[in-house]
Amino acid sequence: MLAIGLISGTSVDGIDAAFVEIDGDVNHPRVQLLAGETYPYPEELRERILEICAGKALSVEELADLDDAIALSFARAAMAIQQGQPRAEIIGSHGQTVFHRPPDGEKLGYSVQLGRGESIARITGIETVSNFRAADIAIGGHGAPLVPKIDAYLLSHPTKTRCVQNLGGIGNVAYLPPRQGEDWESRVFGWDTGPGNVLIDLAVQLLTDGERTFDRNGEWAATGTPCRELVDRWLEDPYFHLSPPKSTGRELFSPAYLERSREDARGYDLSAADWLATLTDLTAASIAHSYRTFLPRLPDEVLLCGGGARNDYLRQRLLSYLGKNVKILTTDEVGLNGDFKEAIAFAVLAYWRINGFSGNLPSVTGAPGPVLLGEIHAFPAV
Ligand SMILES: Nc1ncnc2c1ncn2[C@@H]1O[C@H](COP(=O)(O)OP(=O)(O)OP(=O)(O)O)[C@@H](O)[C@H]1O
Ligand SMILES: CC(=O)N[C@H]1[C@@H]2OC[C@@H](O2)[C@@H](O)[C@@H]1O[C@H](C)C(=O)O
Repeated sequence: MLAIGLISGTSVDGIDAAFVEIDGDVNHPRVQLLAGETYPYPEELRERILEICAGKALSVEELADLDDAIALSFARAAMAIQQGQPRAEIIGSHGQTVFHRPPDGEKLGYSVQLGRGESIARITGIETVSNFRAADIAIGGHGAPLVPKIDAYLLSHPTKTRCVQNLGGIGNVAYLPPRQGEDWESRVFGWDTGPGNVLIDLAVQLLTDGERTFDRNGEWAATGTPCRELVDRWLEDPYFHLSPPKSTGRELFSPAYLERSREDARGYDLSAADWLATLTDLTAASIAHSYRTFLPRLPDEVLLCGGGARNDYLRQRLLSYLGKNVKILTTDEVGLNGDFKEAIAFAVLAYWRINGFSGNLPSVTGAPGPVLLGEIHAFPAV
């Protein structure tokens, strides 16, 4: 089956579109990436999204307009990636997360992804599956992270234990024990590890007055020295000590969070590069701390993906925290494109949805059981 997967992640840098061929059994999907492209948002739209992620209030009418503008951008991305390819049968669209609240005791979680699927289906004329997080949340799960199940089916190894570490805006991990035995799936774990690039990106923007949006290859941070005392202090944040299942977002790792970290840094008289190195070190330290605290054992291999996999300084810090016995690779090095893995995942989730195969992993999201993920929309094109 030919499918398109679409997502804009928490970095809000644009829509990742993957055009894929999926075949094989639902239990053993084989996926080939035929085309992958990132379509940046128009700058004005990106700014509106970032403002509401940071808590700006807006009227219901403004919300509707924003939802439609995002859906139009997603539909355009689908049509652009479709160019020159045979027609896709299905689109799996994650949309744009603008709010995520994990469940709290009896209170269900709430997660808002804009870019309504019905609109994408109507504009493209291609059956579209969207709103993937809602069903897991409705039965008590976090609705996130969802990609660890796809990681498990595409990247687990017969004898090695692997962690797939996404370094997007937010970081998340999938722990994959060797694929052996009937109960294998229930031994897969995953959670949001905390900040990926979000604090680094916000700091770079602040330091350069918006001229730069990220620390290319970690070059700036590499000229500084991380302040271990501060990292240890920041690691006291309750999120890092919460046992999985757990999920987070820009609501916690926000501009206000960065501002507090800047205040802390002033107390240590850090230079801009030292502060950036310290924020990068926090990402690495929080990941390693969560592996040591919550995993049954350290993995043999960590497979990095997401934009932060290109941050050499971050990778070097992670290596130093995990030690020489853990090999650090990228998912590309084992055959899966790490820039488009999330887009690929939503194509696979759509494929699973229409084939009646559950998309959530209860051991990751905390839901009480498996459930079909996503709503299906099909209309003739406009
Ligand atoms: N060459 C590079 N060097 C350092 N960092 C990079 C590089 N390229 C991309 N990045 C970082 O990766 C980020 C984008 O990563 P990605 O597209 O994986 O995030 P996302 O999918 O939006 O987030 P999430 O996975 O949390 O939803 C950029 O904001 C930037 O910080
Ligand atoms: C609510 C939401 O959009 N969460 C994102 C975010 O970005 C990374 C991490 O936090 C993960 O939980 C999730 O995305 C991926 C696609 C997931 O569900 O696996």
